[in-house]
Amino acid sequence: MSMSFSFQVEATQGAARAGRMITPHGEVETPVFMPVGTVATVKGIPQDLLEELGVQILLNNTYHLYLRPGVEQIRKLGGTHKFMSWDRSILTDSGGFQVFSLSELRKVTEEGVSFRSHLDGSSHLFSPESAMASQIGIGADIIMAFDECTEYPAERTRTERSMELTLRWAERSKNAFEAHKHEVPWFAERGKKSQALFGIVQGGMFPNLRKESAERTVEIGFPGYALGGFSVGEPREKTAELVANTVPLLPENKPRYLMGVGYPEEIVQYARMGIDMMDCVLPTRAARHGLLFTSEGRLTIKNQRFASDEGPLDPNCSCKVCKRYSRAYLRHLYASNEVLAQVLNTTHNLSYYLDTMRRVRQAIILGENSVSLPVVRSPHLSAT
Ligand SMILES: Nc1nc2cc3nc(NCCc4ccc(CCO)cc4)[nH]c3cc2c(=O)[nH]1
Repeated sequence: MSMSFSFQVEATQGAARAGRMITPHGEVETPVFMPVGTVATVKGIPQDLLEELGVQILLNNTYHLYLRPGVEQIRKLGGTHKFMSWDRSILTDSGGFQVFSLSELRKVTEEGVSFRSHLDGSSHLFSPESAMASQIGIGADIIMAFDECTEYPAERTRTERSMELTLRWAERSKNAFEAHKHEVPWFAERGKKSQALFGIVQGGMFPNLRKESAERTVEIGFPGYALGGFSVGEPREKTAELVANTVPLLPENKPRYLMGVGYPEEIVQYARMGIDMMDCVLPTRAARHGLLFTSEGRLTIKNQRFASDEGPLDPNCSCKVCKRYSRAYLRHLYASNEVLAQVLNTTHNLSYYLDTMRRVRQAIILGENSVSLPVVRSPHLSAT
């Protein structure tokens, strides 16, 4: 079987790295921000526009696709790339986190997590084995081990038990993946290449549990490592401190993926700490609620002060929204609850995030120290 997945570091600056992942569906330049396309769509913008924005990898969610349209349906249609007509890279999360953030009546046992669908109340069980079977059937290029995202706050004993469960599930995930990885729908047509399974580090807010989880996850051995259990309501300073201490424990020749992060200033901060991949619903969800990120900070477009503002959303942005429409028009669309508001706002926010990451990558390669960005201290006050 030829090389399924590779990662090279191309330049470093301090802890930061500029790199390149190669998956069965193409190359991904890192550091990378991955738009969330939960049910095989990045809400509000079509695939050709995502390509125009330069998206090289996006997320799908196993939890959602398992419930609708179902893994079997997607597998029969050749996998999620064919299904959503996306010929670049895709990553799927393994479902455990979504069960806890979306479904009712969850019960965790050694076997896995039983839950009821948030769509129709039907009962289901997710286990490491079923999560691998689902992610193989869906067919993303990078898939995640089935883990337990330890809730916040959690006592040390609870966090340790949760970490141990995740480590046992990581072993089971890897064993199930190795046994079935050739069953991915596009195995033959992509040169007998298979998916890459990433491990997930837990350990909550305890530095020594984070260290133990990182070391034991690396001992199991994966082509890439995610930091889970963050962006779960903990103080952002706590996240930064624990990420800074955990990253050096991960192999420098493999990608590091910080799940569920974050604000524009955060993705710059974490890229500087040596994180290579990030994802968050923030830019797309915030767009749908009229919260827009610009080079001058964030703004809520429905604010009265934009009613007759003929200027662009962001004078320093080269996206097609900022090149064509006025703030007055964008405010009008949002106030009128027009569907075009969702499309234009999402296009801009994603463009801003992707452009920010491109600038960080350039700064690492060119050796510049500055990536000029708004360092917004108290986001809630500045949302005008
Ligand atoms: N498998 C796995 N997946 C995860 C996904 C996560 N996503 C997050 N945080 C996202 C939090 C988040 C949710 C919504 C918004 C929009 C504004 O409200 C922003 C951030 N933390 C996460 C932790 C894990 C984890 O341990 N394991």
